[in-house]
Amino acid sequence: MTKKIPRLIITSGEPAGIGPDLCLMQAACQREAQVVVLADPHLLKDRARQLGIEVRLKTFDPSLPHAASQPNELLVMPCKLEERTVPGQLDSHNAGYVLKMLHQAVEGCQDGTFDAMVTAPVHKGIINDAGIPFSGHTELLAELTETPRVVMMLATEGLRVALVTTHLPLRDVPDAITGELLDEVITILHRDLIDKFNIAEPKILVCGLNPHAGEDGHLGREELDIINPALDKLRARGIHLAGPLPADTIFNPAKLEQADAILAMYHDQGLPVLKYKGFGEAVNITLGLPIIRTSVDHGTALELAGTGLAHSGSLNTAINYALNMIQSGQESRD
Ligand SMILES: NC(=O)c1ccc[n+]([C@@H]2O[C@H](COP(=O)([O-])OP(=O)(O)OC[C@H]3O[C@@H](n4cnc5c(N)ncnc54)[C@H](O)[C@@H]3O)[C@@H](O)[C@H]2O)c1
Ligand SMILES: N[C@H](C(=O)O)[C@H](O)COP(=O)(O)O
Repeated sequence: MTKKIPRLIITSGEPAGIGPDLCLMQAACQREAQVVVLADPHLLKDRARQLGIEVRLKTFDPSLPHAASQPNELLVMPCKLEERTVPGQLDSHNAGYVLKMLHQAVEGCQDGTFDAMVTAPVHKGIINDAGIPFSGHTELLAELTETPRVVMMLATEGLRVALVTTHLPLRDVPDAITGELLDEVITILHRDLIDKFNIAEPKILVCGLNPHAGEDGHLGREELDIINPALDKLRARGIHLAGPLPADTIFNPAKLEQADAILAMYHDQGLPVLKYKGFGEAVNITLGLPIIRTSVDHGTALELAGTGLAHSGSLNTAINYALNMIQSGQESRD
């Protein structure tokens, strides 16, 4: 049987940021995949002119068979902006547009139009300024797909970092870390490392929350009271876990050699290390979702929008990961 060409939807993200620029750069990439960009075509035309990119924009027709994207052509699924955009200038009137694209991409993945969604960056602040509570794609996609728990994991060459808590004020982190949460997060991480990354027996290193993993209770008790008991229960189910280990030394090369993933307790415990190692080439993956979603490792970089200075390395990685995950899914179904 001939294999179906995978079809991806890229949401172009915050219109004043670099998302539209990065999407336009995809027209120059040749892949055995059909890449569709969700955006306002007028925004793409304006941005292409500003960047001096020669590209034919073609309206995506979902009824046509999957076919690899053509050179210098971009398939566009149109979504109308509320207000015309100036690169670098946020406008809260366009917050609804940014969210509409995410809703449409999720629907397209759920109804089988697309095999995966890849997201360009959004600006969390301007969406909140528009009066819409929003903490990130990860949380919104969980809500839209009615998934009670998902896990944010970023990956680069030689390092995967997953998070127990995501976009939470630091003050709220310790109270959020419960045995139940650890159980759910580690179960998803373990399962997806097997299913989506073909790792037969994943080994996960878990960070402590406190300095020196609490120093036997002298620098905080979360390790003794919450993390250790949760890890023991998971070990009893056969999951390979080490920790809780001091977060300041867990990222040593010798430790990383023993690990398929590091689990950090909060956003800025794990992501600075990952981004130091691979910023611009790394990927953000939402584990535990019923659809495939990958994303860039960077934000909207407003100051670079329309300048031609934005790099598309992370978007390329996000697309490649999504394609690999589609393939893993197909192989496990065959
Ligand atoms: N995936 C996402 O949607 C996502 C991810 C991270 C941050 N954000 C949001 O983006 C906004 C801005 O965040 P920030 O300023 O902390 O981070 P940022 O990633 O936008 O910028 C950090 C630095 O990296 C540079 N940079 C970022 N992407 C680049 C690229 N592709 N090529 C070259 N240089 C690049 C920027 O110019 C800046 O110097 C915030 O609202 C944040 O919440 C969104
Ligand atoms: N935590 C991510 C990062 O620092 O790269 C970023 O904020 C994007 O998260 P979402 O994919 O949930 O929007």
